[in-house]
Amino acid sequence: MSENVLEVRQVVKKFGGFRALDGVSLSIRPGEILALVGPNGSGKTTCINVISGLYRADEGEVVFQGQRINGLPMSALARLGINRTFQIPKPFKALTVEENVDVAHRNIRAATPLVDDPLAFVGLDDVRDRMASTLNSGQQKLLDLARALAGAPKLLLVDELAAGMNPAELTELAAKLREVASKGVALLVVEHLMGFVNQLAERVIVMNAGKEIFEGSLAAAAQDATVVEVYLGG
Ligand SMILES: Nc1ncnc2c1ncn2[C@@H]1O[C@H](COP(=O)(O)OP(=O)(O)OP(=O)(O)O)[C@@H](O)[C@H]1O
Repeated sequence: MSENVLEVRQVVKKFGGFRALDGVSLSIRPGEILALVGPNGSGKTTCINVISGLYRADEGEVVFQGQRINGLPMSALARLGINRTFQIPKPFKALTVEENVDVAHRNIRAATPLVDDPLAFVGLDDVRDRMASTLNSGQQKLLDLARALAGAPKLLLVDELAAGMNPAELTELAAKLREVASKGVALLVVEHLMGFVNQLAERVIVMNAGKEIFEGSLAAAAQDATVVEVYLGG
């Protein structure tokens, strides 16, 4: 059996006649942080949406811990151990911050906690009794992360968490995500901020127009002629 926690094999996702994902393959090992980068519209979020069960792949396979998971709903995937954050978080605004995390936790009763207190872990201890509607956008992203961690994922999909955070907050966040990975969780991180990616991932996949155009270190990506052309030409 493969040691990869996730294998995406030749996945195609179409919207009408448009191939948002055009034969994407990737794999992640337990404890690894893989970053998915690329210009706007290259298919990064669609990739997370397919893996997390929000969209169904038109072709190809998604295999999690050796099991084909194509077509399973997000709730079933969350129970198996796949949790995600959203580019635009949508907390339950009429609930408190703590209640938002409790809801996430209740949905996965059997899970052994990954962290004792997800809110304290992400730095939202002080606002746990506030209504979620009062959080600023950065805090809403951290709440989204806390909710995902409350599900005790084995695979955590992180969609543009860093936008709007200052450099000190980013360094702290990168350390937290590395700590999550050190517990054996595989992380797939979609991110535009290269300084943040640099603090996180040993391996990056660069996407363009629904295809992978590079896989390797971020430093090597920055030296790759095709990658440079896609970024500068786009
Ligand atoms: N639900 C949808 N219906 C139609 N087209 C979609 C849908 N979701 C995504 N697309 C299209 O698929 C392509 C890839 O979008 P996607 O959001 O995956 O890109 P991305 O790399 O995450 O971009 P960004 O960095 O701007 O978030 C885009 O052209 C987008 O317009």
